[in-house]
Amino acid sequence: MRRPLRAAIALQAVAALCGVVPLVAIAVLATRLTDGSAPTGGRTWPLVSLACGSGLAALALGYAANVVSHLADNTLQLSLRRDLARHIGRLPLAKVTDMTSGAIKSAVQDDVQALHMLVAHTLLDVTSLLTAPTFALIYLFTVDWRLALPSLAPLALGVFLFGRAMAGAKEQMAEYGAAQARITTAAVEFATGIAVVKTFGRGRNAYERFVAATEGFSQFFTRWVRRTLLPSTAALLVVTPVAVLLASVCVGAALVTSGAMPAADLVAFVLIGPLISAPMGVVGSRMQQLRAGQAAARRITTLLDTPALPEAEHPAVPQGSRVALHNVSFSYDGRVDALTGIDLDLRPGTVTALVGPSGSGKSTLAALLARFHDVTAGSITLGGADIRDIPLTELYRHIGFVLQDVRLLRASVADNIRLGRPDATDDDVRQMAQAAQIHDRILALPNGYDTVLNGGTHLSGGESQRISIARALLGNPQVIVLDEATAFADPGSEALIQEALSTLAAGRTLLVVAHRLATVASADSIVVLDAGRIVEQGRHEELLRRNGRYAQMWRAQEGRPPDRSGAEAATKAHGSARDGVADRSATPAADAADPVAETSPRAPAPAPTAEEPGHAGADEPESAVSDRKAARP
Ligand SMILES: Nc1ncnc2c1ncn2[C@@H]1O[C@H](COP(=O)(O)OP(=O)(O)OP(=O)(O)O)[C@@H](O)[C@H]1O
Repeated sequence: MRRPLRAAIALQAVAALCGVVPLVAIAVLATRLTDGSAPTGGRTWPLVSLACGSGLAALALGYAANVVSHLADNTLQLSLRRDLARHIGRLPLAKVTDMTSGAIKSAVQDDVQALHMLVAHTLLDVTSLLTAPTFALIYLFTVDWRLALPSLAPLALGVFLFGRAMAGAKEQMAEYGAAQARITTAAVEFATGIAVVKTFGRGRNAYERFVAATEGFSQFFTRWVRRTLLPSTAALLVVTPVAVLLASVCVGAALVTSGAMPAADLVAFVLIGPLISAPMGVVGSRMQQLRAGQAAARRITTLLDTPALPEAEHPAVPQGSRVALHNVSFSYDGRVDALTGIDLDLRPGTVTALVGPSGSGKSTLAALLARFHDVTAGSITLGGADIRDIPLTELYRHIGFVLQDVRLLRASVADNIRLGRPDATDDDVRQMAQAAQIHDRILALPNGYDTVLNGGTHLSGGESQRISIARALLGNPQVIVLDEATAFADPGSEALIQEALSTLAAGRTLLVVAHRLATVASADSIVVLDAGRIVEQGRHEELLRRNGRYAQMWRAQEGRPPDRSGAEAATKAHGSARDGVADRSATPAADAADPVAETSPRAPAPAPTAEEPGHAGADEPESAVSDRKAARP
């Protein structure tokens, strides 16, 4: 990377020199033609040839420098984007989800693009801007130093004025960035919160904040421009070719008329003099590009330096699908524990429900299984192996996630489902879409399975969730972490989701993050969390008999309208399967639910039909919480 860049810079420097040579040749020719001696072809044509040859060489070398710098830039962009993508892929998921998609896009696209400007263009421009004037100045000094010095005067004055204009630029630039950020924040607040602020009649309020931010920026910018306009304009004016020519001609005329200098020498100053100060005109924008390139490089380095999830030196292979948490503690900030001393055993083929008040640590516990974070103390094992020792691809082959806020990629429907198993055939994809109750909807899309999502075509929340279920089915993980689905607006869609979840849950180990108790009353184990600790654990009836925390929560939710959430369907699917063990021939799902058999046949379990007595019951006590959850990955 460095070697091609050095080569490009060297080529550009020679090209810049060659660009000045024709002017020098013309100046020498002018001297020869006017020095009184008889003009001969031998004294003329070699100079003309030199001018033409070096002019052509300047073009060719400049072109070659551009090709080399662009190739170097291409290699840099490719390797940077690869490194960034690989690194982002190895970051803890929580870190990635903390970063906005805008920040990732900015690093991978905008910052790499800013480096393109720097590597492919700015470095060559700066090389030309330094080389050509230096060569021109050296030549003019060889012609006549007494006129070369005044030719430098406009440049010196320009630098002085430019320095005045740039005084305090660092602080001003910081203020400029802060003012821009205020506008962005107000604009984002206005755009993203528009539904909420409008609902509460505060649309005007948010709009006013945006207007205030733009007005603040406008006032700051006007002050800044007023202060810098005069010196920066003067700096640009004094280095214009006309100003430089005037200086050279005035002093040159005096030297010529006084007989101190031959008139022919003036030609060199008239032709080459303006080159000395010309770079001043673009120095501001090139400095800006250099700064932007440096800032982009810093941001990229910071991202690449963000610690990735440690990879095991000796990768472990899980033996089975039993998940166990051993004395697990976790803290987000290193001070307060979000989870403390959690011991939990998820036996194959069982349903474990996590319940508890808001903030008790349910989602945090589920996130630890996905290695969104690593435990602070204790360990989590899958099939006897610490999940930190299991390569991530292997881990996600065993543990699947169905979360509320489904992210679909801008790719075809088939490819979105195929994320579950990249080598799946088209038939596999279709089968899983059928099992996830989304096949018919996909066929109704403009290009069926080839329809690109998130371009012109968008799916509803319920449809997206069924795609994610098809994806999970395709991956065929033995363990599923399910974040209880919130109610979907369309009851038809909700029924289909329940059916899809039933299929997904059958025979697998399930960890359900439940916000509604009624949805998980039939779970094999209900784990009650409070303030990050397990305070109770057992089956529904057992916990009710114990008359403790769970019974208290249950009573608080009794008498509410029946609930039909995804978690209910999933736990019921397990329930029906488990109950069907006595009559194993009754349903394929009954076979699948055998806790001893760890394999997971994909035959659909019967969808829940009627509400069980124990299930009738709960409304969403934490609707605000559900809203927040929906915003999470
Ligand atoms: N990203 C985070 N950074 C810092 N603290 C967090 C973060 N996420 C959660 N917490 C804190 O960790 C604790 C457990 O939160 P968690 O979301 O796991 O609870 P929960 O039981 O899932 O709550 P809810 O039912 O409201 O979703 C809370 O005190 C919460 O404030």
